[in-house]
Amino acid sequence: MPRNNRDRALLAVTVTILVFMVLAAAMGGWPRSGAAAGNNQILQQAVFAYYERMPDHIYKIPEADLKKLVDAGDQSIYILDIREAKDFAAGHIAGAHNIPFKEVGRNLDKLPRDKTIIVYCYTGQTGGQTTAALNIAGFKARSLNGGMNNGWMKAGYPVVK
Ligand SMILES: O=S(=O)([O-])[S-]
Repeated sequence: MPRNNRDRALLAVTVTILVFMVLAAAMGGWPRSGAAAGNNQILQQAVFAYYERMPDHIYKIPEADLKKLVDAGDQSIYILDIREAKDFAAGHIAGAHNIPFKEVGRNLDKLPRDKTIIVYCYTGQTGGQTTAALNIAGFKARSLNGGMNNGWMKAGYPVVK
């Protein structure tokens, strides 16, 4: 369950985007013939499945839990930093890979399907959006609580360059 206003805002943004996608498809906002109609149906099913299978952690990971995984060198996770490249270069979580937010869609082939992708941005907003999209696309993804600024850095955890 959302723990605070930031969590609620993140969840609201995610829900709004997904509801818009479903409504647009249902109202004919997208092409309805042939393969496109089939794709719409597949997308709707994926969105419904996303909500039906919503886990208690709502695809978020607390910063302390990620710290433990990083410290343990856990190989079951893939840390995805979606901030701008210059900010990644200035300091990122050890082992993270950088694909800026707007470039994630065209780089899905670089993401692993056999690991849990831990996404982080600056404050958690775009990280939450990316996490929802990845889960709907069939990846296993979770969003770092509070992102880099309000989560990881606020907790005083280290970054590497
Ligand atoms: O990346 S952000 O959502 O925190 S602005």
